[in-house]
Amino acid sequence: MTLLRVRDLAVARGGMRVVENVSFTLDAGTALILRGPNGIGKTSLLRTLAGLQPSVGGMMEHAEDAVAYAAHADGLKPALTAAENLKFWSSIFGGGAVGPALAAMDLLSLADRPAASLSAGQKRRLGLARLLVTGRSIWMLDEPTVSLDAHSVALFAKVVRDHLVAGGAAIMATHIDLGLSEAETLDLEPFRAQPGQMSAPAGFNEAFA
Ligand SMILES: Nc1ncnc2c1ncn2[C@@H]1O[C@H](COP(=O)(O)OP(=O)(O)OP(=O)(O)O)[C@@H](O)[C@H]1O
Repeated sequence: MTLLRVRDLAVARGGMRVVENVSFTLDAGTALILRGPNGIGKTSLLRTLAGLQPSVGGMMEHAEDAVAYAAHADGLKPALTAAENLKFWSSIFGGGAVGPALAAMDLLSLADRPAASLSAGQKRRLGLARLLVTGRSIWMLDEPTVSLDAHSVALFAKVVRDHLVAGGAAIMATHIDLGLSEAETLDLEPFRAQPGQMSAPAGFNEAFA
């Protein structure tokens, strides 16, 4: 079953086209890794796919409320504990279990610690554990392993693999090898937009995206 269909998509940032003519499908049980040099447009493509900014050409289709997006920022509430952060996200997204999410990212011993007191890698693990309480089928991940040590990268790869086995899908920008041999790769270099192409909507304000 196809969860995400993208055809001839054009993406802009700061009023300039960055990539165009991007086409792919993402089926249940599959992962796609976005590659390309710094600045090619991986983040901009993910933001567009996640609905945080409008596309400037082409089309994309997925079921309503199917997407969970994890950006560079962990998006944690610093005064809440790790468990409370997940409870909060679970209540927003519809009730995924908190205990298994903590366990999956090796956070049980940190469950009652305020997020503010966690290390960068621990915060990252908590940010990624949020995915597990969303119940969303398509995970869109921007550099998910930043700050993670090798053990945590392996934990996260298992979380992604379990999500795929359960019928989910993932699209992620990453410069490191997650060891997901089943993942396909999409190199954005061939889709680099011709330089200097302004894009509409010119007035789109990223401050609210
Ligand atoms: N807020 C912004 N305003 C204007 N231009 C931006 C903004 N953010 C990014 N850009 C530009 O848009 C282009 C695409 O950036 P993007 O962050 O999508 O690339 P990337 O492939 O994710 O890069 P990296 O691998 O460095 O994370 C770059 O040329 C970048 O300089």
